[in-house]
Amino acid sequence: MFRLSRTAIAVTCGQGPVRAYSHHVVTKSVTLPDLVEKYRRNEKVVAITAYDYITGTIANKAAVDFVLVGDSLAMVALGLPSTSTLTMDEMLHHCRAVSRAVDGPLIVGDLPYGSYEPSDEKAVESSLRMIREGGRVQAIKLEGGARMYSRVQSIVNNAEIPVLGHIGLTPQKMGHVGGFKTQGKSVEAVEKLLDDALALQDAGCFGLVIEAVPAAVAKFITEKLSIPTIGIGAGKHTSGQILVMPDMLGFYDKFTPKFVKKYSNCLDVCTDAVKTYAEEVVSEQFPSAEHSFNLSEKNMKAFEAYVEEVNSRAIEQDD
Ligand SMILES: Nc1nc(=O)c2c([nH]1)NC[C@@H]1CN(c3ccc(C(=O)N[C@@H](CCC(=O)O)C(=O)O)cc3)CN21
Ligand SMILES: CC(C)C(=O)C(=O)O
Ligand SMILES: [Mg+2]
Repeated sequence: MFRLSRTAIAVTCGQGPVRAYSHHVVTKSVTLPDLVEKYRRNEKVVAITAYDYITGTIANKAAVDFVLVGDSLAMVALGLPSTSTLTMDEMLHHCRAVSRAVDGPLIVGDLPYGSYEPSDEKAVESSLRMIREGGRVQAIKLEGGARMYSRVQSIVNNAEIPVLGHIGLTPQKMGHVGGFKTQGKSVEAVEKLLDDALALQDAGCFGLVIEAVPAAVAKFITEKLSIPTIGIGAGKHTSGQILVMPDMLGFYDKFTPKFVKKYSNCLDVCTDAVKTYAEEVVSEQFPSAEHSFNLSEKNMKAFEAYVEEVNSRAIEQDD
């Protein structure tokens, strides 16, 4: 049986292309009800992260269902060692950049570490900022299980902003307490994951990200829920998948989690392109006439006459 809280549906239906910037030609925007409908039809939900105008453009052209402006941007876009120092202002800056490129997929904004943990009020305030100052962001994501119950309830019911949960490996809490480890390996850990998942669903989450848990465990949890699960390192039985774009494009070279499939080798491809450019500048192959501006025949004649005049004047002065 499928169940989505009445508030979540009301929130969802009120949003949509109206938030798009006026200079965008809004074609067909994905709405939350569209995602829910996909889930009900048993079709996989496709998501990917984006961090700026270029990655946003890629996600938009590929027509994924939703784009997450992930706080992983701290690492893959800013080169920081973890996600835990990313600020709300930085997050909003990136959300606006992605928003300028994305007019199809739904955009979800990741609440950064520290912007929702202290209190329900803080969580509501941060979520509202995401909607007000984050461009076309229409939903937020936060990390944590059952202990986030009242945070999710407040955001969904008081601010009427859809919330995507995130359980399993939660990088904000793990980056600074001993690394990124696979979760849900013992029966006790699975029990806790299921508790967390059910609590988040009950609190009103429209979906859950499940990160770095064994495939069988993610399948089990997905079957116990009536909201879609979006897996990353959680096997193929979740309702959908998400990956960090620079990882799957082969752009990020610091580390590659086991669950990442590299669909391209962009770092090498792009480095080769820049190297070739450098060589062509040195050898004067670039820029050729094709990439230069040329004077018309008439203007060229006048220009040549002018140059001659200037040069002859210079000679007179030398005498
Ligand atoms: N580039 C990038 N991709 C990500 O998916 C990502 C980030 N950054 N930053 C934030 C978090 C951190 N994530 C990570 C990072 C590393 C592993 C990893 O290397 N895991 C080990 C298994 C560790 C264990 O269970 O002992 C692996 O072999 O994949 C997993 C998730 C996912 N998120
Ligand atoms: C990996 C996804 C789920 C995420 O939280 C991020 O990119 O920050
Ligand atoms: Mg994140």
